[in-house]
Amino acid sequence: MIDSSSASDKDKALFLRVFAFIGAITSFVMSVTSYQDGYITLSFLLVIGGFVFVSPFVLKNRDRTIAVLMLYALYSMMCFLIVSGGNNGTGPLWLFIVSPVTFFIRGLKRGALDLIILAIVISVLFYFTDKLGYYSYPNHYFTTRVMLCFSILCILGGFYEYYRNKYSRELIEQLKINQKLARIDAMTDLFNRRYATECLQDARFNEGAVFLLIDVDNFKQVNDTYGHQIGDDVLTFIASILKSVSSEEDIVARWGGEEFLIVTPQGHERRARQLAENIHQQLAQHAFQQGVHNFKVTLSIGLHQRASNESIDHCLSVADKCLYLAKSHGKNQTVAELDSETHSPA
Ligand SMILES: Nc1nc2c(ncn2[C@@H]2O[C@H](COP(=O)(O)OP(=O)(O)OP(=O)(O)O)[C@@H](O)[C@H]2O)c(=O)[nH]1
Repeated sequence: MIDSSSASDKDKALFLRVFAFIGAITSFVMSVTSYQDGYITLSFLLVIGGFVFVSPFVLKNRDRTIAVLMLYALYSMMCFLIVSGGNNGTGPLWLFIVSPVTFFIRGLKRGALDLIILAIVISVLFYFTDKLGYYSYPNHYFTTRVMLCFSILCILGGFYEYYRNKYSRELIEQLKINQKLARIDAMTDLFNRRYATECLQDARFNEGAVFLLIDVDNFKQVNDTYGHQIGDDVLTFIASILKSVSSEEDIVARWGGEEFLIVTPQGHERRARQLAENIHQQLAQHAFQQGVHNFKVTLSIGLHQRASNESIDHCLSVADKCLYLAKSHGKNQTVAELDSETHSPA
């Protein structure tokens, strides 16, 4: 019923209730005035309509069904108002509320179909109501103009709904792109530093989480020798290795220019150490190419396991110290603070 490309279900639920509230009040008030004016059948029908409008406040979690029910109750009331003329022949004027309500509840395509069918039914009713001896409208100008205005309103409503859908879809798409850009590093497709820091607040990364701070060795030399573009390609390739060796639960981020961070959640300590080894191994197996030149790249890793009461900043600073040690011990290795071991790559 509700086109997901238009307003959210929450907005529609609110609209449904506002519409139902107005519908219920109007129906009951009109029922009383119709009764006072001697239109007993109309008054009775309005009471029934009033109860249909009350249903969203009584029945829970049935909004979609109720919305369609209310719409068809509205259509039935419209048909009755056409046939009976309503109060002193003013009934058909209520037709003008039908188009916006239909498009909002049914969306563009279903709404257009519903309105075409309703327009045909109403035209037939206008034509026959006099002949069948029900209400007699003063002249055909009135009924023709009502139908003309109703049709124009439906067409304009359709255009409005079409553009509303179009722009709302574009807006949602843009929002998704912006959300992605705010979280992801465009070059490597890894989490960016800001988003990784946000993710680190999750309880899974408390005591026991392992921080791996990874830095490309002699990267300036890569840039200077092969150019900045090749340097970018190297970073992108390293990012793909980091992603392929880690799991969905890990945070894998570009931490700075040629620096990366992986954090494994608590309970994954052994895997974290293996991860560091795998990264060295995978990179050792790959030769980068530029023209006729082949070259290899290595990494240094500082590894630290978070202890209780240790802040994230402290963990990062310890991992950074380990990374510094790995660099000063000759690069291409992992230094873990916890056991002071130096892990040479395989
Ligand atoms: N191509 C490229 N280079 C980058 C990027 N970000 C940082 N760099 C370069 O990375 C290099 C880092 O150089 P240094 O900090 O001297 O480190 P290093 O040469 O790797 O030396 P060690 O860390 O001691 O192994 C600098 O030349 C930066 O310009 C990037 O996005 N793309």
